Amino acid sequence: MIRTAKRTELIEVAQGRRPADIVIQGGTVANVYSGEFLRQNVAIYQDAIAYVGENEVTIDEHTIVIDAEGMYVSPGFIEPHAHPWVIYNPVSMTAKVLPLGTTTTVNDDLFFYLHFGVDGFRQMIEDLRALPGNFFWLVRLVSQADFSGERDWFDPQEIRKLLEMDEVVGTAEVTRWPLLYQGDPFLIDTIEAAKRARKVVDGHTAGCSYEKLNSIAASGVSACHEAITAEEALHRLRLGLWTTLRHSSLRPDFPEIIRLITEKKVSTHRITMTTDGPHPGFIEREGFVDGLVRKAVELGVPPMTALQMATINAATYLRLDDDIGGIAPGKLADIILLPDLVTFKPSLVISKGSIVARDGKLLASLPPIDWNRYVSKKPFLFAKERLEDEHLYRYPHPGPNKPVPVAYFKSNVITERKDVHLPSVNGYADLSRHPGLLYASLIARNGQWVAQAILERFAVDIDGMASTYNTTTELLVIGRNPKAMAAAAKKVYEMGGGIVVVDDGKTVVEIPLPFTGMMTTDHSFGTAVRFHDELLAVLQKRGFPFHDILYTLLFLTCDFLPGLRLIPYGLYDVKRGEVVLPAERLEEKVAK
Ligand SMILES: Nc1ncnc2[nH]cnc12
Repeated sequence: MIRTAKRTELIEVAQGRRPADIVIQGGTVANVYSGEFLRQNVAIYQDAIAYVGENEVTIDEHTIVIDAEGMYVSPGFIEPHAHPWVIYNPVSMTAKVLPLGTTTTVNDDLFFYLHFGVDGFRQMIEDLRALPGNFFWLVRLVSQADFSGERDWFDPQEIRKLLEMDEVVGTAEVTRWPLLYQGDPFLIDTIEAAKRARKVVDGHTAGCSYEKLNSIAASGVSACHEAITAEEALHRLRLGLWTTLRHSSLRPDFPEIIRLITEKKVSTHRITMTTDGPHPGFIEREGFVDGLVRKAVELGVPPMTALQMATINAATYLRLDDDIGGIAPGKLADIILLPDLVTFKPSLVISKGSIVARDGKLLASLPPIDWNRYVSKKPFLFAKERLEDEHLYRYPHPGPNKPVPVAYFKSNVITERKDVHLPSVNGYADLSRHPGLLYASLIARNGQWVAQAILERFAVDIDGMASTYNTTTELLVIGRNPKAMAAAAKKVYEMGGGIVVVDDGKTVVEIPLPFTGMMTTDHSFGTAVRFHDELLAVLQKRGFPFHDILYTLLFLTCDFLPGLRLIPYGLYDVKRGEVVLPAERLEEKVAK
C-alpha cells in the first residue's frame, strides 16, 4: 500500500527529532502481535505510525495530542469478506461502518462487474480511491446463476489485468464450488495466476464434506466462511484454509460456531470473522465488525483473541499485514480508541493518520460519485406494456394428471421440490384453490426470455411484488394475482430497478434501486435501513415466515443452493442438475 510518510521522516519522529502530527498518550495499546495490553504512547506522522513506546513524543504547536487515559488503543477493524450492495452501496456502507471502527473492507465485485464489465469497474475502483478508509476488492470468476455468455463476460485476460491492480487483493468466492471440485480449467488457471501475483483466493464451500474439502484446498482456495458448525469450521482449519467465522443477518451463527474456540480450544491464528453482507437493519442494530468482536467476547472469547481475529489475522490472510492490522512503527495509522472491551464501540477512529470519526459520527467527507456513469447496460430493453400480459406470470400446466413442481421454502433460502397435483385451466396451473401457492417469473431485462416457477411458503398473502434485487438482477415477479404482479413489475421498470409490492390495487412498498437494480444511489445509510425495515414488515404481515427477505429474494435465482431455483435457463433442480421447465422466449410467450 502507498504511504505518504517518508521512511526517513518516520525514523526522525521515532527518535524524537521531528514532531509527530498526532500523539495518543496514556492509553492501553492492544498489541495484537504479542497478545499483550501495554500502557504506551503512539506517535503518528502523516499517514503512518512512527513510534510505540513509553517515551514522551516530540510535539509542536501543530501536533494533535489525544489523551487516551482509561481507553484501549486498538488497530482498526478489518472486514475480509464484504458484499457492499445490500440496498446500501460502497459509499453509504463506508459512511456507516467507519465510525464503528472498521477501517478496512474487502469487497466482492459481483454486481459491479456484471453491470459495468471491466472498463466501468476499473473506473469505479479508481474513483473510490477517494473514499475514507481502505476499500479493497475481490474479483469474481463466475456469476451465481449461469447464463448464456457468462464465460465471455468473465474474460480470463481481463480478470488477470484486474488482479494486477493494488486495490484487488484476490479472487472472490466461487459459490458454484463443484466447478473447482471438477477442476474447471479456467478457474484453476486463473487461481494459479492470482497466486503467482501473491493474491488470495477466497472460497465458498457451503455444505462441503471433509473429503471434498481436500479437493477444494488442492484447487488453491485459501479461505472459507461457509462453515455453520464448529465441526465444519474445524475441518477447514485442519486443511489449511483460513477459517472465517460468520455471524450475519442471514446466518447469525456465532453461538454455535464460536465453540471452535471456546470448547475445541484450537489455535486461533488462522481464524478470522465476517459479517458476510448483512442487511442494513442488522448493521444498524448489531453493528459491523465491532458487533462480531462484541458477540465473540460475550460468548467467551478472550478480548485479545477477538481483537486479533478482527485485525492482524485478517490482515495476514489478505497479505496486507505489512501495512495494516496492528499498531507498530512503519504501519499505516489505522487506529481506534475503545472506552471498554465489552461494547467495542470506538470513541475515535483514525484512518491513515486522519481523524475520520468521533463518538459514532463520521467526520471525513465522502466523494461525490455518479454511479450510473459506470453502468454499460440499459435497465430494460423491451416495451413496458409487455409486462401487462398475464401469460408472463401464469404457470404452464405440464399436462393432464401430471404433477406441477413447486419450490417449497424450507428455510429463508433453502427450497425443496414438491410435486403437487393442480387443476389445469386453459393450459395453466390453477392456484385459486391452493392458498399459499404463488406464481414467480424471472423476466430478462433485455426482453429475451422468461423463466417460471410456483412457490410455496414464501408469503401467503402477496398480491404482487417485483424485484431486481436478486442475484441475476433480472426482473423477478412474485404473487397470486397476475394483475397486481404486472403493476408491480411495471413500477420497477419505470424506476430502472428496485422492489415494489402491490396490495389490493395499491403500491405499499416502493424502493428505487437504480444502481444495478441492487443499490440506492444515496449516500445515506439510514435510507437503506428504512427501505429494508419497511419491506420486511410489509411482507411479514402478509405471511413471510422468515427473518431475512433480501436473502430470500437474492438466492431464489441462484444455482448453488439446494432445491428448485429460478435461473436464466428456467426452473432448475439443483441436485439433479436439470432444467425442469426451460425459459421461454418472451416474444413467444406474450404473443400466445
Ligand atoms: N453469495 C452472495 N451473493 C450475494 N450477496 C451475498 N451476501 C452474502 N453472500 C452473498
